Amino acid sequence: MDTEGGSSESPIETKKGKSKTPKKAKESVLKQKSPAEFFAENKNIAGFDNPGKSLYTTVRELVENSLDSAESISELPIIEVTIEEIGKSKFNSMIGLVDRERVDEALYDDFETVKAREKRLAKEARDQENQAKNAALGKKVKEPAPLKGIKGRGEASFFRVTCKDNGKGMAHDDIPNMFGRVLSGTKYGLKQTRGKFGLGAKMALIWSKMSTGLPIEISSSMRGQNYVSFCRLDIDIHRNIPHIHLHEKRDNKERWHGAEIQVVIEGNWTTYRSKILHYMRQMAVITPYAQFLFKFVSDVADKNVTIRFARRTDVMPPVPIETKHHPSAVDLLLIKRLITETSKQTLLQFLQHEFVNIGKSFAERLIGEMGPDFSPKMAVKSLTSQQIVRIHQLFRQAKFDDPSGDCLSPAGEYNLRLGIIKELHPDMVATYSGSPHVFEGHPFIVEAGLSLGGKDVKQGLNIFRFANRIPLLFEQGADVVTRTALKRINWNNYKINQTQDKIGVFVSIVSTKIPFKGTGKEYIGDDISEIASAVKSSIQQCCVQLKSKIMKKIQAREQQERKRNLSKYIPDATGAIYDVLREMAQQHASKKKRYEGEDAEILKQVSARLITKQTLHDKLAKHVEQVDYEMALDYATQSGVSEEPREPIYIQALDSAHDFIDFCSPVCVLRLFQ
Ligand SMILES: Nc1ncnc2c1ncn2[C@@H]1O[C@H](COP(=O)(O)OP(=O)(O)OP(=O)(O)O)[C@@H](O)[C@H]1O
Repeated sequence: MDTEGGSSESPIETKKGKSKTPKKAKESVLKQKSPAEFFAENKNIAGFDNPGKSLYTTVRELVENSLDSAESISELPIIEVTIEEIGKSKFNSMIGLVDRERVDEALYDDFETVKAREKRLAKEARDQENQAKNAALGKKVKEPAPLKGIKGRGEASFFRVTCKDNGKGMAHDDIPNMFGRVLSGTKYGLKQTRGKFGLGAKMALIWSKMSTGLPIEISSSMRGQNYVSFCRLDIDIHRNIPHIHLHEKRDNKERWHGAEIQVVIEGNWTTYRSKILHYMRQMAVITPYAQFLFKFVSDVADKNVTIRFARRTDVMPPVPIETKHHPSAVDLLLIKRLITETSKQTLLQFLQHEFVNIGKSFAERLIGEMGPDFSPKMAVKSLTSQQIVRIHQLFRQAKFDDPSGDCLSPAGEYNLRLGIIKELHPDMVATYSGSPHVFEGHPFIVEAGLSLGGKDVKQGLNIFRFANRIPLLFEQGADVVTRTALKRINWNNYKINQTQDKIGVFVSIVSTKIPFKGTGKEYIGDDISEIASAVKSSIQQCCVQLKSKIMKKIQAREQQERKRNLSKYIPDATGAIYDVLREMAQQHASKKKRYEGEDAEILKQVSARLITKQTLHDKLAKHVEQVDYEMALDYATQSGVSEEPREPIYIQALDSAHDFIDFCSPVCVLRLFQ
């Protein structure tokens, strides 16, 4: 990338390797870098650290764009992701390079001398033998380290990544800039979206340019368009502009709308397979209204993967609404930009219409407070720099109502619960959706889910993090959710054993501005107290719900135990009582001892074998049963059924064309077919 150190700048060397003239300190030369160059050189900050991670990040950037796009037109997303492995020969023929046999073997990084090879194979054989020995002795066997072989760094793997959606598509003329100009996009407004920086798709292209040199291909069509835009382009890194190879309109016979993006990049499926599948699975959890088809295609048939994540609900969260800035969240630059862009004439109109939470009378009070130089009718575009500073100062000091969370679109308790049940099949689950909070003038909502038990869940805390409905898979240790769950929740208080129980913690945060650390959108730091405390209280709310369920379960178990214990003693107890009664009956009959009234009556029945050991056994068993039943009733009326949270259920016909009825509640939807 860097062109520094060209031959013209090298000192002149003599034959002996010494400089003719004393070395002069190299003068520093002023240079500029384009954003594309900057991100190409620092691709790790956008999640393109190495080939494996780059494959993962490419998939995620494309999937997230597809989801944003389908949701923006309220279309239930249908997304197909294909990763096709391209062998070296195929790749070479794609770029028109002739395969060449190695001639000078020792030149290569993966060259091994005969001696080194023998040594390596002997060591691998020894390791395998030890493993087998340990296994035979029943000792714990460590996961065998993959055989290293002699793979050198030259063995790059190439993949064609394709992502197709049924979204909004893009305007024909906008496509080159959307994919070929770093820091361009349609999501810079104040709105909850997965994308934000105008970077992701361009990074995939930059990586493809860096690793394979191949361009990106985009097909796109918008609703009602009779053509499909096709564009093949790459990026001029130094000038940060698209370099178009082909841009044309093609027939759209099927009236398809959406986008299909294709890039060929270097990657590493072996090391990032599980991360990519995890990502897809977690995306399916937080987006159960989407349908995903994921395919990995290889020439080696048993490497192939096809997973369909079926749509589980038609209930889609509402489309997030673009909102205006909150006065407490603007800086001087932003106020100046808003003044330049506003269509409003006066200061009063400007304050009233360009910000949230400033009504007319409040705007008048603010203007009064600004001082004698200000008036409601003054032209906003005539404000001087000092006057703008005054407005900014007042914005920082005045008390404004918090922004409402109406513009946000959280996943919803229903979707979260559905996702958890679908993914983990837990024994118990609780969900909670908090009310909006505010961080630096941006509203945010935290939702949490908590599960106990389930399939494929390890003991201890299993943490699932989502931000603006994106799964976060990296930097777990530094994330606010992990830290809160580990350090700030006293699980014992809720009868949950932090190390023994299989605990699933799900936290989803949505906001108009997620304070990600870095452009890779990998985690949310633990340094924002507003977010940390909202996360803590949401998890605690779930804990409280689970505690009452756990208590009920414990009580039911104890009761069961008590009943079992009592029943266990029935034969002995009845045997002992019966023996005493028989003795007494004999004494009564032989007149050794006289009993009167009711006692005499019972003893008579014992002698006549009308009361037997079995009679006593049956009576006692019935009594234990009765006591258990009464206790259960008592328990149910005191703390049980009547206090269960109740939710109204309503009927919703999705549209008149369907012949089914949905009964919707926040926790379930029942569909009745007629
Ligand atoms: N599948 C798609 N359908 C419709 N528009 C798309 C699609 N993919 C990308 N775009 C458009 O291209 C723009 C640039 O995408 P890009 O991934 O570079 O950035 P972004 O999504 O805006 O932000 P971020 O870098 O945070 O992901 C998007 O803002 C969007 O308008």
